[in-house]
Amino acid sequence: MAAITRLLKPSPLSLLFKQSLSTTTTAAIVSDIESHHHHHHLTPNFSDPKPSRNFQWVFLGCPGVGKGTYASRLSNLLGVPHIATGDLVREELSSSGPLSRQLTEIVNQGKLVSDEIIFNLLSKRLEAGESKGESGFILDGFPRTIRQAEILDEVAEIDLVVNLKLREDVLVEKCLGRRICSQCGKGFNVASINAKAENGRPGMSMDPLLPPQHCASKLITRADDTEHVVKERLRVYYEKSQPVEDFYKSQGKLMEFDLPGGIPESWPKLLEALNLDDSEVKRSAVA
Ligand SMILES: Nc1ncnc2c1ncn2[C@@H]1O[C@H](COP(=O)(O)OP(=O)(O)O)[C@@H](O)[C@H]1O
Repeated sequence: MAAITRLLKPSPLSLLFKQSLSTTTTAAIVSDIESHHHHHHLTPNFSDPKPSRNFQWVFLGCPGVGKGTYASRLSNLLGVPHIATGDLVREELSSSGPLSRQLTEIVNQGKLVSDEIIFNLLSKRLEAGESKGESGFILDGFPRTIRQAEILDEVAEIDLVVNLKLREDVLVEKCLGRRICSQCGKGFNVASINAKAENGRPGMSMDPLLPPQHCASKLITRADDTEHVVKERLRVYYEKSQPVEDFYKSQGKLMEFDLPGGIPESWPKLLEALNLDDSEVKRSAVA
């Protein structure tokens, strides 16, 4: 199965990304390649005996909504890589590369990094994955501007876009409670959320997502998870990224998902909304 997928694979995405930034003709070529090789399915179809490629999904949502958490769980379940451009940016700024200082300043102000830098980081990541035989993806934190969405559209067919939603007061609290293990990179949350029902909105509570003991002493807080910067990131999201939701809505690919609470309530509901369940996915992996 993996071998077939590889044989059918058009030019590596990483290359196409690079080309698409400098040419305008790529779109036609790629859509031609894709119409020959790609099935189109909005929701996964596990009874398809010969899916030609792996899932290509996008996760949208405000900072703090939980994109990383749910995208990473789904990536484990579906066996496709979870690629978060925020992680790529943080790796770059913690390195001693030439970009590092410039990036730190932008990120710590809650602004967006330039599309060129993001495409560079993303094609490097895809290239590394391709050389390890990875295929498909769940993108998290990308595309974040209409231009990014348009370029992604030229190089890959996106099957499904999941838009996660949560009330804004909860988003800010969640960002402030966010912690990362400096060793393994996993995300946790120390906030205990108990938002009251008001103005017709239901109340909402979320338990903290605490780290295992071996991570507990290595937790760090992102420099951009302060109240001031989170509010700026939300403002930037509404201005630059919300239009991306409409972009995909008009393509009929957007699935809106209102998170009903924390992981224990939300995860099963999300799987249900996606027509997935654990046992089905496992069966298809064996087949
Ligand atoms: N696709 C992107 N385009 C531009 N900047 C990005 C992109 N992805 C990440 N960044 C930069 O990295 C920072 C952190 O991203 P991320 O971890 O996705 O944050 P969030 O928690 O706000 O979703 C962003 O504030 C932005 O500066």
